[in-house]
Formats: sequence, C-alpha cells, structure tokens
Amino acid sequence: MTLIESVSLRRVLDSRGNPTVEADVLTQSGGFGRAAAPSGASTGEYEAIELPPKEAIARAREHAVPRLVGSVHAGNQRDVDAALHAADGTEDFSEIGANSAVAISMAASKAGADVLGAPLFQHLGGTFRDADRSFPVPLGNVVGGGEHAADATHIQEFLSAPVGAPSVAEAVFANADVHAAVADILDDRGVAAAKGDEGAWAPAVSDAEAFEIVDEATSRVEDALGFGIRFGLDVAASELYDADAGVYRYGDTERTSAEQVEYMAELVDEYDLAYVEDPLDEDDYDGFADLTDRVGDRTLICGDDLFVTNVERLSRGIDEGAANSILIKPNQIGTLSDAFDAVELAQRNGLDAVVSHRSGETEDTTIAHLAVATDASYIKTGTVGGERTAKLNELIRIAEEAV
Ligand SMILES: C=C(OP(=O)(O)O)C(=O)O
Ligand SMILES: [Mg+2]
Repeated sequence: MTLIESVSLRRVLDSRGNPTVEADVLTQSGGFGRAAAPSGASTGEYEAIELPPKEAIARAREHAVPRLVGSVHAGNQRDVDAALHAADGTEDFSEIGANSAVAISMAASKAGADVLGAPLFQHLGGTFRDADRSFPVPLGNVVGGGEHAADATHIQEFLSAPVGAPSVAEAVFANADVHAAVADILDDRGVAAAKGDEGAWAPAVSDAEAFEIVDEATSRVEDALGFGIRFGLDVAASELYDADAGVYRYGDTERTSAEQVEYMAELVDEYDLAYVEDPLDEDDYDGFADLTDRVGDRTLICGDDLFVTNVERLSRGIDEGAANSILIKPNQIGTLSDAFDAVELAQRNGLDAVVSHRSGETEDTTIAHLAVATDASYIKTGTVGGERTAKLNELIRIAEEAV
C-alpha cells in the first residue's frame, strides 16, 4: 500500500537564508510526505556530512532515488533507511549527504503516516504511544551567543525550562513570556539586543550578567504563572575549547578542563540549573563523567557534540558514565531509524532523550512528532520565530489531538 512511487528533491530556503534540501515522497496509493533538512552552525566534529544542497540532491537522485522508487514501502521506515544507507555506502553519508538522507527519511515517514491515516507521532511511536500520557518539556532559548550571534555571550544558549507547567501549551506560552521578560529587563538596563539565529536575544553582555538576567526573567514569570520555571544551558563548549593550549577560552578568561568542571558544577548549584548541554569539549569523556558524577543527581548533563546521535559514541558514554542524557538531532546521523536507535539505547540505560532543532531550520515539524513518539523528556526548539513556533504549535496540536 505504501510502495514509493516517486521521490522529488529541491532546494528551499532555511531560516538563515541558506539553501537546504527538501524532499517529497509519494506512494502508489496517493500517500504524500514532505520534509526539509535543518542545518547546524556549531556542528560537532563527528556528525554525518552535510553536502552543498545542489550536490546532495544530484547524488541522491543518482544513487538513492532509484533504490527507493517501486522497491521500498514508505510505511516501513527501517527499509527506507536501509535503502538510504545502501545507496550511500559510507559511514557518514558523505556520498549522498546527510541533508538529502534526512529529508528523504522524514518525508517517507510522513508519506507512510498519510497512507495509514495516523498522526506522525503515532506512526513512529506505535499505537500505544498515547499523547495524553506525558509530554516533552520545551526548552526555550531566550538569550544566546556563541556561534549563533556575534558580540554576545560566550555560552551559546540560556534555555528557559518550564518544568512545572501543567500542559505543553502552558509551557510553550511560559517560554514566550520569559523571552518577553528578558526584553523588558534588557530595556531596564539600557542594553540593546538583536536576535541570534534561533530567535534568542543576543545582547553584548557578559555571561555573568546573562545569568542574572535569565534568573530574574524566569523568576518573574514563575511568580506570575504560579508553576516552576528553571533554566538550563547549552554551553557548546567544543566551540570554546582551544585544543592546542588545552583550555576553554571565554574572551580573556581561560579555564582548564578541571576548572571548567568546577565552574559548571558551581553554576548548577548557584542557579539550580535543570539542564546543561555540552559543558565540555566533544572529546572530553572524562570531564563529562566527572561533572555527571558531581551534579548528575540534580541536573541533566546532556551530550550533543559529544554523542552526535550516534550509538557508538553513546555506548562509550554509557560505559564511562559520561552524561545522563543525549541530544537527538536526526540530521546529525542521517535517518530516523538511526535516531530511534540512539533514543532506545539511551532510555534502556536510564538516560533521558532530548529531541532538538538546529540553528538553521525550516517550517518542518517532524521533530515535534519525534519527541512525542519517543517519549523524550525535553524538546529544544527555540521560543519565537516562525521556524521555531512551527514545532511548538504542532506540539500544542498533538496534545489536543488536532493533527
Ligand atoms: C541547536 C544547536 O546549534 P547548531 O544547530 O548550530 O548545532 C546546538 O548546538 O544544540
Ligand atoms: Mg548543542
């Protein structure tokens, strides 16, 4: 029923104004799915390879499309993704591009769901995945810098975490309130701020001042709404790490790995952080393990560039106790099947899954369904801006069974 009849690929714009790959998958029974690849700026060294979109499209047309059309059922995601791997033939999708692979993988999942007449989260998560049962808490980027904005904070993302919200909709609106509260506080302090790539405020303030501002903004909104709002970070520490000197550079301040662990542990306690992503360099399993040992009972230590949604890197992390959660970005690994494998391995070993957008995004909503399908604890998908609200509004619809 879901036999693939055609796969079309084109270039469309992403939120940074760069071209990216969009795929349409059509089945013989008329099922249709469309999806677009996102794109990172602070990409991990071990991610699958994104090719220039024109090249990725040409190579996927030559190698992948002929293997899919008339041979593979869109409803069988494992077969779709196995065909993509076979067409590529490398470990890192460097032949057809992880951008083509992930767009086709996600578009096929939507075509499969369309034929079945099921919402995507249910097609991916199974009929017993009840959207009423639990919901991912949206992590909202409210202040940021790093690779996402010039002349702003060294830490890449300050993330509002409305952990006490009674519903996903209230959590989404709370993050927007925190974003607005940050604007008010910046205004009071006479600090002008543009927005970074993900829609977070990108003021030219020190990291210490950003902590004060976000702490105050989350407290204000917590008091106004009456439920718990904590905050967290994506340090994106690989971008701060100078491997030759063996230090993390925050402007003129340098920290050794041991000092970085100490600094992160102090921040967790001072600000009661709910979440700390990539606190150390992507090769520093030991530093991650030290920090997880020290504060992992009271916060999530999450591996993004450390794990790159890759089961081999995750297995090592599990063996070494390097984190207690994993960031899941389908384009880091190239297919939904690989992303699911990473979630399953993590959850079987007691790690939380956090499904995430990229800094370059489109209006695609697949990750909202992926987060619900996998029962992820958190979803990181920004706070404002059309490509971010597309996912947040889809979460609200899923909760209302309006998809
Ligand atoms: C979303 C992120 O940024 P990018 O997409 O630039 O890697 C991140 O680092 O978690
Ligand atoms: Mg990250």
